[in-house]
Amino acid sequence: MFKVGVFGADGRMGSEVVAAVQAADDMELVAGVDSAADRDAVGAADYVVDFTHPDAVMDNLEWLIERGIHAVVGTSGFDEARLERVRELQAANPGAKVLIAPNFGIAAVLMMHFAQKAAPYFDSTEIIELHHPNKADAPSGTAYRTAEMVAEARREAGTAPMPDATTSEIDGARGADVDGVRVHALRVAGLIAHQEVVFGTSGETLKIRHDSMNRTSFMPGVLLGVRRVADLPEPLTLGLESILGLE
Ligand SMILES: NC(=O)C1=CN([C@@H]2O[C@H](COP(=O)(O)OP(=O)(O)OC[C@H]3O[C@@H](n4cnc5c(N)ncnc54)[C@H](OP(=O)(O)O)[C@@H]3O)[C@@H](O)[C@H]2O)C=CC1
Ligand SMILES: O=C(O)C1=N[C@H](C(=O)O)C[C@H](O)C1
Repeated sequence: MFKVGVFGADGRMGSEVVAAVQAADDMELVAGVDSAADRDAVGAADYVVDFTHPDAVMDNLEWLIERGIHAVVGTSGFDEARLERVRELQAANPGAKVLIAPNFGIAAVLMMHFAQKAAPYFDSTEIIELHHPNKADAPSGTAYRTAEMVAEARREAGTAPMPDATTSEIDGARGADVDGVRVHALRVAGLIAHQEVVFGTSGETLKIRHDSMNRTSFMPGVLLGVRRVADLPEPLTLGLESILGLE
């Protein structure tokens, strides 16, 4: 039995995780907590799933790593500096494996993978992410990671810089620059989580679009993460790609 705790249990994602863990034959819910003050309630868990807030997740991870509890993290806000800090914490307290996935939707992971594969073949790549207006951060963790993957693929292929003759703009009109890739964040009532990666070259464009219709769609990826995290080869794994055999 996988003994699982949930951080952020009353939230939009955490409440789905609680229901998914309770419905899984091979899992037992130890506790769901919604505040750092209540973390001791998951002390008997071997695994904790974190869907909290970018401002809370690093402290949560430190707490879990110190206790040797494997962490499956969906919370956004991870840049290289944060990932490095997690590696340092794990080096000081070996035992707990950490899986941080910017997106647990299997189709979203494929969208990111296909974007990485397509990137070297196009002059231009821009990312449009669209989310519900209650989202705390912008751009989304998915868009941030996709931009990094696109930029890495372009660098490896020696692709020329993207054409852009803009010399005059209203602040923000060209979106955020993430590793040289423009990312545009829309917050629109009625939406859940969506992303379009737009590629262009001479006379041709390609758009790769992913849509999350509900939050249950993330749960197969989350449960897969719990089942696999302890056996991952590295202390820290970023994304579901290696688990899905996409690398
Ligand atoms: N990787 C993925 O596939 C996905 C990732 N996400 C990410 O997950 C995160 C959460 O999203 P969402 O569920 O919509 O957000 P919500 O605001 O709905 O939920 C977050 C919950 O975490 C609670 N919380 C805050 N701090 C702590 C803490 N230290 N310990 C335990 N609980 C805490 C909050 O309580 P309170 O409100 O009282 O502060 C809240 O109930 C975001 O970063 C989002 O981007 C979302 C969807 C998919
Ligand atoms: O806050 C959300 O809703 C989502 N957050 C994640 C992100 O920041 O990429 C994943 C998905 O986009 C939904």
